[in-house]
Amino acid sequence: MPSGPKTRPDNGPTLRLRPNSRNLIPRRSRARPQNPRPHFRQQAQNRRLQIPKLRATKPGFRPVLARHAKTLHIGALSNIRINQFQPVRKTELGLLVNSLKRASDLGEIVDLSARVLGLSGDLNCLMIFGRKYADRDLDEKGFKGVISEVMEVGGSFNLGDYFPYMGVLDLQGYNGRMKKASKIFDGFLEKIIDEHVENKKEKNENENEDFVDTMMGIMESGEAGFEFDRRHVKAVLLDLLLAGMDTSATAVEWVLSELIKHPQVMKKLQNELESVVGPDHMVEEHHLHRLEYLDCVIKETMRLHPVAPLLIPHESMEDCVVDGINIPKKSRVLVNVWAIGRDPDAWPNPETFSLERFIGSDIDLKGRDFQLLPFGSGRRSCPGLQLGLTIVRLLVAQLVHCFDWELPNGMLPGDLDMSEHFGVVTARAKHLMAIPTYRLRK
Ligand code: HEM
Repeated sequence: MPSGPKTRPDNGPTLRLRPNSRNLIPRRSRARPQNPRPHFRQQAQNRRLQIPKLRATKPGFRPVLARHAKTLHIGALSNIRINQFQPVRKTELGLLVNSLKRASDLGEIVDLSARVLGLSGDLNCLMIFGRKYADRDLDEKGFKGVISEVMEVGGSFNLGDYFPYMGVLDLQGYNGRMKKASKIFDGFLEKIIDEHVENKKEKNENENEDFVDTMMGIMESGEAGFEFDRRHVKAVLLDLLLAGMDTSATAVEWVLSELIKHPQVMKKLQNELESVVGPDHMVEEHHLHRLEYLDCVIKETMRLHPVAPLLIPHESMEDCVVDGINIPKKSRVLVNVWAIGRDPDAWPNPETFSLERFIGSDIDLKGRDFQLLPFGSGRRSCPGLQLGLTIVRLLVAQLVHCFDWELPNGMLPGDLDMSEHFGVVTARAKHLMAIPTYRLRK
């Protein structure tokens, strides 16, 4: 059994816990609340990364930004902006394929988890900051090291969240670790904004605007319609950096693991790619909408391995009733997407990896069906869905089309360890190691 967010079947679909005076409602139910449209918002945790001066100078500020953040995120992640970065994705993925081709020639074992995380980190930096950053640019722990630290601390059970008087003592040291990471990111973002201000004069009109340029533009024009200065620019950039980095890479890692574990599914997907793309060509983004079998592979993987198994904690903004249980205003609500994906009432044979359940079905990934919620649902769902899915589809399609994959040391597909490392983002416990063999004719 995975290590994380399970609720036992005998617990019923909705639980209400009352650690200290705070309500905590973990839900594995697909039931909709009974009031017409109760509102939930994402809840700021004690251990959230903060832009230091933002919190210190104006305690009420983060909620104000939170109200507007969605608009800013959607602006930064619009379809036009996503398409604008298509050449960047093509170049970066081309570099990865070339380096895997060399590994294939030498018969080397490749750390696929690390390669995919590296690529997704580079894509994220190029879109947000306009250039790649080396690990050492952030801290001696490295970019991925600090982000992993943030994800780990953010996903841990912190006594201070439930017993506020313990929060002050910070017995587990989580708040201290988060403050340290916040400071590192703040320094890094300050440097990047300075560089953008400096380079702005020389920037060619035809060059792609990165997300820093967009946010700085909003700040300078005053078009935000609410207080939006350098601190707010940093807060939005930090949201995008953290939310986009691990999520796409973790999804790709799980899809590739399931494909390697199920060679007959891998073969069918390669057949689909050969008929849509052809055996001589690399995958291009315009092929993606014709890859229906790939979409089923991604849905089935996200059902079993949701990247954020408890979403982000939500808070009920008014009293409501779910499954006959009263949920008072201001309760922390954890939606257990992991358990919903394995609920036998929602999915026949839920533990079996079976794409057939999605063939001819209209269940999508947008959160319309409370059965499948890998990106959340409603107004606080993931604004990066389109970008995230484009990256996941493209990476998986390219890696499966260009290479056959074998497990090292004669390991059989059925023996691949699928244990999870629980956190806000739940990745594989052990990196996925595999040997590539180049399979295109050119
Ligand atoms: C396969 C990739 C991805 C998955 C599975 C994913 C999943 C999620 C989930 C589950 C949430 C929380 C929703 C909730 O609590 O209801 C979320 C929030 C968010 N995601 Fe994603 N995400 C992905 C990629 C991205 C990317 C690439 C970006 C942007 C670069 C992004 C930006 C965000 C932001 C900014 C939020 C917070 C939204 C808010 O505060 O309202 N995500 N994502």
